[in-house]
Amino acid sequence: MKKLVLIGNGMAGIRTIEEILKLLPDYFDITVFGKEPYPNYNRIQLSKVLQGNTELKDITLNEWQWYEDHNILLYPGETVVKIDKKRQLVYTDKGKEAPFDHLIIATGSTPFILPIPGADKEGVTGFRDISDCERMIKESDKYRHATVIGGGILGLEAARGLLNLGMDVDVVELSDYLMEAQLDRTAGELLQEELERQGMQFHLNTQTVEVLGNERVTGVKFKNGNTIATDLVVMAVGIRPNVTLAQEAGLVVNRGIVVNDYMETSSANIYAVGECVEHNERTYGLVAPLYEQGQVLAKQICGMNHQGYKGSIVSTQLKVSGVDVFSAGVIKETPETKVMKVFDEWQKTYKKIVIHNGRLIGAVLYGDTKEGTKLFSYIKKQASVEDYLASWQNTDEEESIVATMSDDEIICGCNGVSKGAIVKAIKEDGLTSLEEVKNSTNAARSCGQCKGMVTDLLELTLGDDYSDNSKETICGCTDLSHEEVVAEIRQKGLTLTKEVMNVLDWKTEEGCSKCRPALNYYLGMIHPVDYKDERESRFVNERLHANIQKDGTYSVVPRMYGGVTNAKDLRKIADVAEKYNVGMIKMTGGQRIDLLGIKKEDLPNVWKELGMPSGYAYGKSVRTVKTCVGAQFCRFGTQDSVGMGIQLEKKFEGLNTPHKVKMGVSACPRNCSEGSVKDVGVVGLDGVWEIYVGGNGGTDLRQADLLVRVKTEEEVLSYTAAFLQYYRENASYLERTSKFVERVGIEQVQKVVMNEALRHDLNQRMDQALSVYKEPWDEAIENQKTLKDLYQNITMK
Ligand SMILES: Cc1cc2nc3c(=O)[nH]c(=O)nc-3n(C[C@H](O)[C@H](O)[C@H](O)COP(=O)(O)OP(=O)(O)OC[C@H]3O[C@@H](n4cnc5c(N)ncnc54)[C@H](O)[C@@H]3O)c2cc1C
Ligand SMILES: NC(=O)c1ccc[n+]([C@@H]2O[C@H](COP(=O)([O-])OP(=O)(O)OC[C@H]3O[C@@H](n4cnc5c(N)ncnc54)[C@H](O)[C@@H]3O)[C@@H](O)[C@H]2O)c1
Ligand code: SF4
Ligand code: FES
Repeated sequence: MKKLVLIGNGMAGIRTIEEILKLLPDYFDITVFGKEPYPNYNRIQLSKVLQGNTELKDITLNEWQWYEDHNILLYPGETVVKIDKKRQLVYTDKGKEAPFDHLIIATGSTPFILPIPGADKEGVTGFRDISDCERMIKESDKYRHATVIGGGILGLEAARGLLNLGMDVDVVELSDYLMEAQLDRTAGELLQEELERQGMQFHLNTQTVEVLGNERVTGVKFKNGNTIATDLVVMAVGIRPNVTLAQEAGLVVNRGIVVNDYMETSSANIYAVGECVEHNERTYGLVAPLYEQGQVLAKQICGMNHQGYKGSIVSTQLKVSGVDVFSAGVIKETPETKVMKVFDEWQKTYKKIVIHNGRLIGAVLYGDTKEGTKLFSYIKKQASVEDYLASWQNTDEEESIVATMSDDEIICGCNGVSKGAIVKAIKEDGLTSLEEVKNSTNAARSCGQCKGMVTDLLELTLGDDYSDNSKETICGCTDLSHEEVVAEIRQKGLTLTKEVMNVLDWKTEEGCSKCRPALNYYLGMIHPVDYKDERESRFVNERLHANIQKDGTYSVVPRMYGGVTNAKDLRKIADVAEKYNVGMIKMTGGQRIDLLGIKKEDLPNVWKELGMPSGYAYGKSVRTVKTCVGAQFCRFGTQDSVGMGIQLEKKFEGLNTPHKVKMGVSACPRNCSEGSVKDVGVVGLDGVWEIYVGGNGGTDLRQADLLVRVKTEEEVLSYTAAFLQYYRENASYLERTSKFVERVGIEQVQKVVMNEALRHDLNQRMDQALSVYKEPWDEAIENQKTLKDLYQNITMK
């Protein structure tokens, strides 16, 4: 068997081995040396790992077992230190010698560390591998302030991750706008505006000249003499191909290891692939071109016919939630180019297509990147403007973009998988799920941005046979899901539960205890002002405005905004408790006082004598806002958490929501009001508020996701309103925010609420919903019919 040795157990090297195994499964005796002590993992997803919610196991591309199954001898955590090209041997740092017939060098790149004084101090790091992520995650526990040097794609993904880890983040960029290599000024400025809103601080046109501190970094100094204090410095100023080994072995090396179209280096039987390579004077830093190289190299080593590697046109997308940016091909304008531009300043969407000699050569998209994949295909084949424009004719707005694509258009940019290849695999191999398409075609196996399109293709190809297994009908009375019912109500303008049941062919005449409350909620949400709540459709607790207890009595929880009370209210509570023989007075988890054991017929009089609003402890609505004592009394407090909590509770009091909503506001990261397990958790830091959403401390324990960092109390109210309204409009009835955020993804939620126009509209609809609020206890007391029907015809004292 021929001995094949791979140096570098990373993305390009292992993809090449996978391609070789497809062509000649048992032909080579394969040995892999990897400096990192892990199996091959998806480096692209490190940006997610840095955010703290993804682990190595989630991003592993080839499990240990894969190496065993393919008889690959893997040496993890072992570095090759020397290549002897004459004797065809490699040597490792652990004293091993391995002979080869074919050698592949796939050593990737290393982050460029600026050669400035202090760059070797503790607390200065690159962002390249798992250990970098682990270091940053650990440091974020201890330190508050990070500075990222480099406002390119890596720097911004690092900055977003560090924000998510709760750090304050400054980004220093040499150029005068962000992602200068991939964007033009307009897109760069839109991006900056959005990221500032997310909490990043930018220093553009700024050169760092020194890292300050003794052993550990304490600050950075700029060329203009300014300094900023910082605890952590992340260098993201580009990468350098890892060429030392090749250089020392006497191979021809420029910026990268020089290869020809066959991926051959200057020495026979030694090949190179990936970021360490220079081909036609170009190096690459994205996986798509590296995988193209890997395919060519596999064919070359297996002795198959091929066209050779001709270089790649690349596209990039920033993986920062709440931001959609796409760039492909040539984006700089010159006297020879023409551009098509559409800039919607209100929606903050921007599209620029660069044209040369009537052909598409590049594009930038901001705000709406749905067209990215299609544009990239057109740019790759340098399609004419006429062809591009024609592709839009006969396109139904509602139709998925994949339907309009031709078979040779690329769906998965990272892995170079075309629409035709995916459709063929679905049809010929009987694939029915995203997972199966991933395994069979490699599509969606890297950055994951094409998942939506692959799913659309499955749907398009399989038609009625496609089931995403996620359709759950409201109940047995209908075959429609929650989502479909809401869409039908909106589309057909339905206004009453009876009407919904008739028009949508309900199988039962009266509906059931599952669908009636759901329809009542949806109709109220869609027509907040005109809809008359159907009390009889509500659950018993909501009908009676009190929680029924085990023994048939009720509990009464009066509203105490922010958990704050006073002597007068406490006195009233004590009087009522004595007068009505309250069985137990208990503090609730939400910092309220619960009067337990009240008879149904006493409820209206208890409410009247309390003279306090309902605490909604029974409702599918905003319940309590728990607060910590905050800056006024606590020595750690940085913000007025009590005031903020009271404002939130007053604003959203009585709001109907798909399920109960609990909130918490704390004035420092110690988070005494436990915002990390609340539906909405607000944490005050110095000059900043962080808003977390989707937490749950109950049966479905879930840690809340950071939605956004903002500066003012008004912004906290506005972003919270936007989130809650988005939840109200898009969650299924009885779906808690934890499930909702999990289902739609925090990135999607961020995308919506961070869009200024959408946030504005959501706030308007929220205001409308809140405008019809009536205090339910007062309403019940004043309504003789309610008193008669629900509270056993009592007389008010
Ligand atoms: C945070 C982050 C996000 C990214 N996001 C994207 C993205 O969204 N889209 C995209 O296309 N690309 C992205 N990239 C770039 C992409 O990950 C790289 O282009 C790709 O991983 C390069 O593959 P490679 O095999 O050439 O190098 P690597 O994946 O770096 O693999 C090289 C391996 O060789 C090992 N090695 C080096 N020297 C030796 C030696 N002497 N002996 C043994 N082993 C050695 C290294 O330790 C490493 O494990 C991202 C990169 C990072 C860091
Ligand atoms: N989503 C993605 O596709 C993705 C994500 C992360 C990383 N990557 C890849 O990782 C590699 C590294 O990314 P990167 O962003 O470091 O490289 P880059 O070269 O794209 O960007 C480096 C940035 O640093 C700036 N810079 C350079 N010197 C500076 C200095 N002294 N001070 C301040 N700023 C300075 C540059 O102007 C540029 O904006 C790239 O190949 C990139 O394609 C891709
Ligand atoms: S969260 Fe912080 S500010 Fe609030 S009470 Fe706890 S320690 Fe004090
Ligand atoms: S486009 Fe990145 S995985 Fe498909």
